[in-house]
Amino acid sequence: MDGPSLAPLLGFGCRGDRGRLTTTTHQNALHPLRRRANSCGPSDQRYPSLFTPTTLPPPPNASGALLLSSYLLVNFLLPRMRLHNNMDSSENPTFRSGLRPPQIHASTTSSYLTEITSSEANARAQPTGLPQKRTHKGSVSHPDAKRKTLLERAAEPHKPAGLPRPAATAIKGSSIAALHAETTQRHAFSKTIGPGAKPPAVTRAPTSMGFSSSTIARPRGRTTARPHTSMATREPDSAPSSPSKKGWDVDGRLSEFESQFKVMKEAFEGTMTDRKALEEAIDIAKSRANDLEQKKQQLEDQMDELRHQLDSQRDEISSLQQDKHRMSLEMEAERMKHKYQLEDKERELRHEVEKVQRELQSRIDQLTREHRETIEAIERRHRAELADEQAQKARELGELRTRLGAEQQDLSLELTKKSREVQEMRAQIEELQLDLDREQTLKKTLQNQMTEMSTNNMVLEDRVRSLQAKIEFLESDSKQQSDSFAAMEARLQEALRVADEARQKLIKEETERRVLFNKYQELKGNIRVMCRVRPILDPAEGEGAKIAFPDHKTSSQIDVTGPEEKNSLGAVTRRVLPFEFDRVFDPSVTNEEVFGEISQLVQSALDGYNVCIFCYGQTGSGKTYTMSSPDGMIPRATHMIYDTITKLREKSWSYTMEGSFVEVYNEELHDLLTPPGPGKQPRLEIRHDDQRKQTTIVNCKTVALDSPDKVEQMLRQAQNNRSVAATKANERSSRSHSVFMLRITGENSATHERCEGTLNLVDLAGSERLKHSQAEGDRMRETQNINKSLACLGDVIEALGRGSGHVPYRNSKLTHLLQYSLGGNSKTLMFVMVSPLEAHLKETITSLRFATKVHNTHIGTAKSTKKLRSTTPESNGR
Ligand SMILES: Nc1ncnc2c1ncn2[C@@H]1O[C@H](COP(=O)(O)OP(=O)(O)OP(=O)(O)O)[C@@H](O)[C@H]1O
Repeated sequence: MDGPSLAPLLGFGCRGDRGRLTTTTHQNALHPLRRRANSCGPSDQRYPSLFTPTTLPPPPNASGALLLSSYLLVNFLLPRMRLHNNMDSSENPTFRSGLRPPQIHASTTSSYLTEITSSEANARAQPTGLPQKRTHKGSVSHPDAKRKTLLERAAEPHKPAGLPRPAATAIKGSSIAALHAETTQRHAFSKTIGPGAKPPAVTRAPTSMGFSSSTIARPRGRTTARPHTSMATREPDSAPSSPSKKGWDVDGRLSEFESQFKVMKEAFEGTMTDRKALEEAIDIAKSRANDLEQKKQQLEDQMDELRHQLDSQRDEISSLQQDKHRMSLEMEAERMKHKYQLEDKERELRHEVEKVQRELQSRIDQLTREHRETIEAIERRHRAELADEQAQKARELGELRTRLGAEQQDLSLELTKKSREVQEMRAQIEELQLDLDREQTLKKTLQNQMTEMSTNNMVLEDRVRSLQAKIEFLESDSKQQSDSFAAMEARLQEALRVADEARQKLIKEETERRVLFNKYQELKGNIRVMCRVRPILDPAEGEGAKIAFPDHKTSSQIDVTGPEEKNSLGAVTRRVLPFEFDRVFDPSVTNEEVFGEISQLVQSALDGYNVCIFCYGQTGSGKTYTMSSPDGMIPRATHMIYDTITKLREKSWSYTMEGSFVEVYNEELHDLLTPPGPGKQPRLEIRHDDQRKQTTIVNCKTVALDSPDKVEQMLRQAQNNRSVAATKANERSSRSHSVFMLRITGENSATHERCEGTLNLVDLAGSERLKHSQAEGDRMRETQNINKSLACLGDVIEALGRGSGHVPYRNSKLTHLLQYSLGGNSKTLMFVMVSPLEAHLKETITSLRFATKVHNTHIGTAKSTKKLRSTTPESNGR
């Protein structure tokens, strides 16, 4: 037997399957024997088992010989020696040799086996962390319960070597598997080699062989020197066939046996030494096995604990899952309950909301009714108050007018009388002068005659006396005449003084009239809005809108029936929208009547105020007709100005007028009095004079208007230039704002008063909204600019009405240009032009709303730019 047979017991092998070595890290520390065992080469596979049968062919090396020798010594020689020494040979074949077989305690074996088991278990065991393998029946398998560890199996009593080993021990490979065959072969060995028939060593513990074989495994170096036994030389089949021949040479064989015994003894001693070493190794292995056992126990405890924890956690998980399931069921039930409750609540709330809505609606209706009634009552009251006030004002105005008229009449009568008197006196003076001249001529003639007569003194002495008497007479008559002339002169001077006083009074009264007139204008409001509805020119234009003029007395209201509306009940209704302005002109009103209403504003311009009259409304509503038609506001205003200027000359006022005509197109200023030439037109720039509150346009042509013809000429020129600038004149007029600016400067030679006023007559572009016009491209840009400038105009008026510190004049060219005609120092009149057509109803309502907004604006008190020179008539010595 060699080392390889022990190696498996120690937990490591040196068989061909080296991969199964498990304790390679400390195997060399265990024992030299183990090192030897480990160092054995593949050739050792020839000795596959601890129980290699002796009947096998003898080993080719010394170890095999030693094994054979010890076997012989144990089984044959020692029993005989015991016999020889009258020793009782036991029936037990195990102790037949007299040597105590090495005791391999169950614990020792088990410790080795434990190591094996551990190593195998390491290879096979499932990690504790993994779920336990379940049987096909679903129950958790408990390997401890079903399978015994090698340690346990090792601790069991040894089975007879001849019995077949369980399949699990086949891990030892051929060494254990060959055990059965070994037994049979050993019979054959004892029969062939033993001295006689010996009982087969069936019951002999195989471990004794294993340990004894380790001694054989030691390299003694003597194996080669060992004498050949008879066994080595014996022919294989000679022993059974010729026992008598060997039996005769007893001495030889004895000596041979003795020598062999010696050798065996030495071998035995060596074996004993090895045994001690092995025992030590076993002790170490035992302690290690104990340690490992403890560790295993600990691990098992831990595993039990972990398993217990796992079980408890599993239980917990399952209970939690049950809880979860239960809770989810409860939640579902709760959710459903809530859902139903929510639905109930929703239903309730909906009912409640509907109820509240109904209540609110009825309350709103009631309030609306009440409100409407209140508004109507207030309106009625206000209207009555307004009518009273208007009547009172009209009365006052009438009185004022009457008084003024009477005064003016008195004054003019007196003036006429005085003038007549003056003229009479002048005529008398002229007559007297003529008389005086005649008399003087006569006197001269007489004096000449006297001279002639004195020359003829001598001759005509008698005649001289008579002539002297005559002269005396004539001289007394001349004195009388001179007295009469002086009296007449005094009377003339008196008449002139009275006339002058009357003129002074008249001038003073003219100034007072202006003040009173301005006050009257202020009472009317500095921004006035008038509405004009043009007539339907042709039935082909379309259906007329429902427009009514209910207030015949004051002509200040217009009722427009709005578009169709559907109320909440689905009924189609049309609301009547009332609008109120300073004056409303129905379609029958002519330009002359319209001008009658605005002539006072023109007068204000003459009195030194800035006046702005502009027409607002959609395209085709009659703006141009009202402003620039031959009998429109511009020609009428200029004619009126000329007439007034002429009249005012009597009152020492002399006026100059100059006009310019510009167009604001796409936020750019164009001069309508300069024909558009081929080159680049000079850029027009707006300049404001803050002191004089006047606006001038740099590079803009200004025409001196010294006759009515000039105005008409200017209007024609502007119209022509506008036509040239646009492809279609009407289109251009619709898309641009035209501004006629008339600057009036007056000076009173008597009072040295000076006034500067401006009359701006503006024809605004069409106010239709972009969304309605559906314009595109250039047209869209034009419409955007128009809308922007109109919106800016509205903003400016609103800011002025609010009394805001900042008025956004500069937001558009138009408002920038009209800055001093819209602000505090101005009187503004807006005509909102209305188309009578149903098709234009929406735009009409929009325009009227815008105009209402302007109408509700109050612009600050206007101030005349009247200036007084430092020299007054009194200081002039008059
Ligand atoms: N009160 C009126 N009486 C008679 N005809 C009128 C009256 N108002 C306007 N018209 C006529 O209606 C037509 C359109 O008027 P007008 O050209 O003045 O409108 P508009 O508002 O100036 O249009 P646009 O913005 O295009 O210049 C013209 O033929 C004009 O003669």
